[in-house]
Amino acid sequence: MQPTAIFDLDGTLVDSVPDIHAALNRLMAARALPGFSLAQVTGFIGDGVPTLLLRAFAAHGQQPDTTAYPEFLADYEASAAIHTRPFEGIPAVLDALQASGWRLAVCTNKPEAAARLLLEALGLLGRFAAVGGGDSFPTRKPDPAHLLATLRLAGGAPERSVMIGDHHNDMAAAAGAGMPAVFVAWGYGARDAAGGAPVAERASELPALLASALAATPSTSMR
Ligand SMILES: O=C(O)COP(=O)(O)O
Ligand SMILES: [Mg+2]
Repeated sequence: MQPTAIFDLDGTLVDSVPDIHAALNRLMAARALPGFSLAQVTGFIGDGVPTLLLRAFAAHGQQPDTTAYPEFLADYEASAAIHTRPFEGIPAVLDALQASGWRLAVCTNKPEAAARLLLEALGLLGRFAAVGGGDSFPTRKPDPAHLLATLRLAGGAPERSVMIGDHHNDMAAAAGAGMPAVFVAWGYGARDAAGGAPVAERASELPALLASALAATPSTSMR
């Protein structure tokens, strides 16, 4: 069976924090609340938009009001690709992986519609057999069910798949799903979030790291 590479989106494939930062600060400004620095917003990312908003409002001693989520999402969907770009080397690596037989999928905690809009705007959407967003299934990363449901949509199997991510949620979801993972050093997560996973310093290292992660899975090495 064709192997599947499942990528996290924010901080792994794309540097999306500038547009998230801008949309969040517009939401704050509309409520006469102070904005945040890029570093603060980077620290809020990783658990999906509802948690991003909880963290942002909590920083001001408040809770999100009822319109905060739809307002943020509408604004972000309209402006997700203004500054956001793939990390250096990512499009070439996706080409290389597909050329060597990998099926590609995205498993992100970003809401699915926003993820699709962003990937489409960057010319990347067509490469992915499935996009599992933070609101696509009943649960999201770190729940392995998010990863497994995305994989099922992509037509892949856990014993022939590798998760690539920048956050401890990505590593935890992969471990729970019984899948190998590769941690990327250029994203938003702290480096110790890698746990025992191999670490890619640059995108160009991914094809070799994915091949060795796959070769180390029990079903492959038993062949
Ligand atoms: O939306 C988020 O909080 C993070 O999204 P990610 O899962 O693509 O990193
Ligand atoms: Mg991420």
